[in-house]
Amino acid sequence: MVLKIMISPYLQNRSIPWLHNCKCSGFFLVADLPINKDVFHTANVLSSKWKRQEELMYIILYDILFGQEALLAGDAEKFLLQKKDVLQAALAKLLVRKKVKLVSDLTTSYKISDLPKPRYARVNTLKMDVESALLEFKKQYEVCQDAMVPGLLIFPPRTDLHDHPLVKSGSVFLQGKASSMVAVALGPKPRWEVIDACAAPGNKTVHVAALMKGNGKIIACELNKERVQRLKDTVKLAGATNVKVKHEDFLNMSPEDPAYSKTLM
Ligand SMILES: C[S@@+](CC[C@H](N)C(=O)[O-])C[C@H]1O[C@@H](n2cnc3c(N)ncnc32)[C@H](O)[C@@H]1O
Repeated sequence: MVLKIMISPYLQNRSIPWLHNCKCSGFFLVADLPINKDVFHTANVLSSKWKRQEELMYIILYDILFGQEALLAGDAEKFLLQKKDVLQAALAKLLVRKKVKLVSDLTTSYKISDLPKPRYARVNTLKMDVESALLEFKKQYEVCQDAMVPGLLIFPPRTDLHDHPLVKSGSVFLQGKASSMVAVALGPKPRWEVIDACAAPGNKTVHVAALMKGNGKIIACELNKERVQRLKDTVKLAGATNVKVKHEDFLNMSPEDPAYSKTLM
């Protein structure tokens, strides 16, 4: 059984062993991206081959510099590990240049843009097609489609859609771009079996269900009792009939259980 991590299209076919067997340190913070860019710039270690896989390089660099190096098994990982000393030296130079002692201070020394961010909403294709949703919204709002996530609509900053009938009926979910990228990156197909390990409130669960066109099976696991109800409400609102909600600690689910033998997590 594999846990497939997909953070960008470059990572589409990368898998890591079942979570029980690994110390997953692969949380990549967007706030660290400028730091990683500067480290690469200073270290100057990327050939054009690796520059074409820039996003992957950022994630591996993050794991080398700040993580536990637990997932560093592939060619790209080996390549960067060989450059570890140069990369650490580049990070040290960056600390000096920015006049800070700690990496945490470095993060705050990079200014994050104060520009207002657009609002996103995802069309729930279990209930409505994207064209119809666009037509409806265009009566009232400036709206366009996101180029990366199919069915994700972009509205001007501060647009409030909470009371919109399409949102209340579950035809559209108010879901940010980062959250909406996860199911798309996974690319589930109808008839797949998928476990959502930490599912509530269920936005990604029902997005996966929509991409599977309501076919196949999704086990949505949630530890917290109150949030299980929230998850059930989301699943019901979305009309996702192929989702089975489980009130359970996913760490207690056995990867050896034949019930999960065909399951992606
Ligand atoms: C950040 S939320 C997940 C958001 C959700 N994936 C979505 O897109 O809507 C994390 C959830 O994981 C649940 N959780 C944490 N540890 C868990 C575990 N061991 N087993 C099952 N659920 C867990 C938490 O109760 C919380 O509801």
